[in-house]
Amino acid sequence: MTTELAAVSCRGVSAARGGVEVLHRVDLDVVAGSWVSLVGPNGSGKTTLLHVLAGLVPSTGALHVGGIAPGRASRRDMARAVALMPQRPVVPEGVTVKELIHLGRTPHIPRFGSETPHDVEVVDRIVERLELGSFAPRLASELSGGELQRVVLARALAQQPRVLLLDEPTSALDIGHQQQVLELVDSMRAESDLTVIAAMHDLTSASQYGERLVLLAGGRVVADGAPTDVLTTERVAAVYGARVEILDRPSGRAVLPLRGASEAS
Ligand SMILES: Nc1ncnc2c1ncn2[C@@H]1O[C@H](COP(=O)(O)OP(=O)(O)OP(=O)(O)O)[C@@H](O)[C@H]1O
Repeated sequence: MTTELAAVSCRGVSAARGGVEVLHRVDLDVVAGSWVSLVGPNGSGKTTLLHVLAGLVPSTGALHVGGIAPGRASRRDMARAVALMPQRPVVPEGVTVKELIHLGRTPHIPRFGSETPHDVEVVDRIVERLELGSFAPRLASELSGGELQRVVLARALAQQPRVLLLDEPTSALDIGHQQQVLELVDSMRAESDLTVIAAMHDLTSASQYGERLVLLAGGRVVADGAPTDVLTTERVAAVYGARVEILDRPSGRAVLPLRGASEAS
């Protein structure tokens, strides 16, 4: 892959949390406009990798995201290139949903400037597409977990980044809102050449939306490729210690957990 086409390029990237190295020499190139699903067991390093890409956790090795080097770029340049939807969003007290989503426009507003009609239009369109209109005046801190997850996604989309990093974007959502959110992100990817890297525990959704899966285990990339290559019953058993049946459907590979030892293999 040529680096001109790579929205994300990692070469030998390592990172530590709490003084301990938890991400070990990760190599990863992601083509602009593609969707990569990051999968792996609890503690395998998915969040750490996303935070490294967002410039929130320092790393060693060579790293470029959305054309800039995290850690060396200004926060403003970084925020115009990359948006992170965190796994555990923290929302300030007293801020309404509408205000929170508008915060996504901050990197686009000139210093000492104010929002333009275009900024307002970007936010209004996202609010409409995520059907958040009725929540707009409510306090963000008073939303349910799933409602807040959609609002935090709306803020990240309002940022209009080149690279969108999603950390378990549907973990609190019902099945209908899971589809709504993933379809919306995928349509925005197709419309605007957005690059999506999404950490996902649901291997079926990860396969349906990601044209490529990157499987992490113990802070290392242990498989990287098309869902049909990465997800096999043997690999899921080895990496997750799970018994599953793999089903191939027109919409992608589906992973069905099996109950009971007798059903295994
Ligand atoms: N702030 C921290 N201090 C110390 N260790 C940390 C910290 N954050 C993460 N870790 C450790 O780093 C490792 C990777 O964690 P990370 O959150 O990246 O995993 P993950 O794949 O996102 O997990 P999960 O699927 O459970 O969200 C884990 O062993 C975790 O305990």
